[in-house]
Amino acid sequence: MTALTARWVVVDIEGTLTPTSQVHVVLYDYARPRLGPWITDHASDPVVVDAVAQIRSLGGLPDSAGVDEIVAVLHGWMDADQKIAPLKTLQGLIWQRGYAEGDLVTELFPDVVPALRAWHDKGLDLAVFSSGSVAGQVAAFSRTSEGDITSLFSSHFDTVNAGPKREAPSYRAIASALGAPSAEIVFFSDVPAELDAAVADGWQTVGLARPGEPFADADFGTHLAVKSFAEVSVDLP
Ligand SMILES: CSCCC(=O)C(=O)COP(=O)(O)O
Ligand SMILES: [Mg+2]
Repeated sequence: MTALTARWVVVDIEGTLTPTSQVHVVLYDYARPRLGPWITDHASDPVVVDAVAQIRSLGGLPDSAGVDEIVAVLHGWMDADQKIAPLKTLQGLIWQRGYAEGDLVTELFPDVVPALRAWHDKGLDLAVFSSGSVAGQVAAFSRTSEGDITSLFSSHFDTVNAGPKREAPSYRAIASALGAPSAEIVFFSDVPAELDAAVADGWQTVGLARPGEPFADADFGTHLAVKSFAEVSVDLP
């Protein structure tokens, strides 16, 4: 057991709290056939209008491009696991409805909720930083294998309100939003490049090398690397 001291815990989702397959198979497969109908049915929603404009621009599509061409770009991004903001926005809206209607349940690794509850009960502040949109994050935590865990988190960050996960300024923005000295935040992620960006802003870091996950055998360099949350304790200073 490694003992850390911090006031804030920030967690990634995919590969850290949930199996990667939960996102790449369950959630992506749910979103894929619903993207086109969602764009058509919400054509006057300003959020969708803005997302579609961004997709046309980033996907190199002409203004005349129809829903089928837009969906083809989105499917290409999903196939390549490119976590591009307007895709994450539309996915988040679709997942939000899927969770509300009872179609989706988030599977969490078994060590996750006991650790999050212990840290929360000790008075630490918990936050999420994921490529998944804030709307999608909140929906995903509202129906999990361990019930509704939304009350554990006081803040949510994504690539829209914080910035890209592999860039240090995003971690600066989160620290500012939390009102936290960087050294008092510990970030848990399975992706070494995300941990590198957090360290560049002075955060503490823990790498999740979960067996069977894509980053199980990754080189975590100087970051503390563990196989589960059960290997780490976090206490207030
Ligand atoms: C409903 S939240 C789904 C998470 C997601 O869409 C995603 O891409 C996960 O990325 P992360 O940055 O958490 O690895
Ligand atoms: Mg991850």
